[in-house]
Amino acid sequence: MEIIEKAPAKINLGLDILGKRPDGYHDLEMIMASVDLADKLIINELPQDKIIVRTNATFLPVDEKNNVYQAVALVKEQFGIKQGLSVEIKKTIPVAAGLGGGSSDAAAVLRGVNKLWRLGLSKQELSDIGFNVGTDVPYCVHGTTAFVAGRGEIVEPLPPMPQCWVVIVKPQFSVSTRKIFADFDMTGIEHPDIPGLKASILEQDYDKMISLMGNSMERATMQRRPVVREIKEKMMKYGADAALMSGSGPTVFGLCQNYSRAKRVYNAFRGFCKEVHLVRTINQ
Ligand SMILES: C[C@@](CO)(OP(=O)(O)O)[C@H](O)COP(=O)(O)OP(=O)(O)OC[C@H]1O[C@@H](n2ccc(N)nc2=O)[C@H](O)[C@@H]1O
Ligand SMILES: Nc1ncnc2c1ncn2[C@@H]1O[C@H](COP(=O)(O)OP(=O)(O)O)[C@@H](O)[C@H]1O
Repeated sequence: MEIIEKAPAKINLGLDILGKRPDGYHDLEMIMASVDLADKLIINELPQDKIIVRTNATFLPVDEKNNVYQAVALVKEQFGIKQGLSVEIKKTIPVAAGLGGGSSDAAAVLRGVNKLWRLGLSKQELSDIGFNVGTDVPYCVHGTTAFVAGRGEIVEPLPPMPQCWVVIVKPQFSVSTRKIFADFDMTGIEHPDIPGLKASILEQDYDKMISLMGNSMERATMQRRPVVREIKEKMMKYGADAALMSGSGPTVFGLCQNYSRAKRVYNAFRGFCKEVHLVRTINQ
């Protein structure tokens, strides 16, 4: 049986860093939402006991370093599964971009093997397995819009964020989340109002939502890469309702309720940056 799973990208409408923990990780509070920019996973069972990962993104690892490989290996080990698996990842989400592509791929393969091997695992059980692969996997297992806390293991689903167009611009370079966190200076950082942002989504109040969007990591990435600020400013100049860096960056997303404005922002970046997308939010 062949299983096809979609793995959507996420954006961080809000990201607050509460502090560094004794284990070296940071306690976070985030509001995350999925957008209709997705990788596609084609999953097939293999008779031999091995995991084969293939992808059109030839620069990505396809061994134990791939998030999909890791997720499958964990399930096989935990449930003593002897069948193998082949997974083809058709990559569309920009890599190391702050869009959670690797985590979403891992969540998608977990959903896939749950069906294929009839494991009957709940979302919580899939999240618990996925958390060993990456911080954002539990969120990606739940998808849509959610409040996420702790290191990423606490996921509280929210109603879908108010629908809008999303312009996604990824500059040519990538940033390492690990490096940004390693040098992170907590002094004087901006703390977005995450409870307020959460309330705006519960109330479906778009104007309130965009006024409260914020990302504690933005300043650190902008200091290293000023072009991130330039993209954000240009998005606003071309008519985005709001613009923010996603995750640890360097991708910037702009929100627009009006399609012609979104198209104007999109056109302003096409040709200027290589990876530019105009997509919708996911509302289910
Ligand atoms: C911070 C976010 C926000 O969405 O950044 P993006 O990756 O999306 O940019 C994510 O939670 C990242 O998720 P992910 O990229 O899966 O992180 P992981 O592989 O688990 O961790 C990468 C590194 O970031 C640091 N890290 C990550 C999460 C966390 N709560 N505290 C940390 O200090 C750790 O040094 C870790 O080694
Ligand atoms: N399936 C995958 N898709 C993308 N990146 C992957 C995958 N598996 C492992 N990686 C590694 O994870 C790193 C972070 O990738 P990604 O998840 O795209 O970052 P981000 O969460 O910042 O958007 C990359 O440098 C890449 O080498």
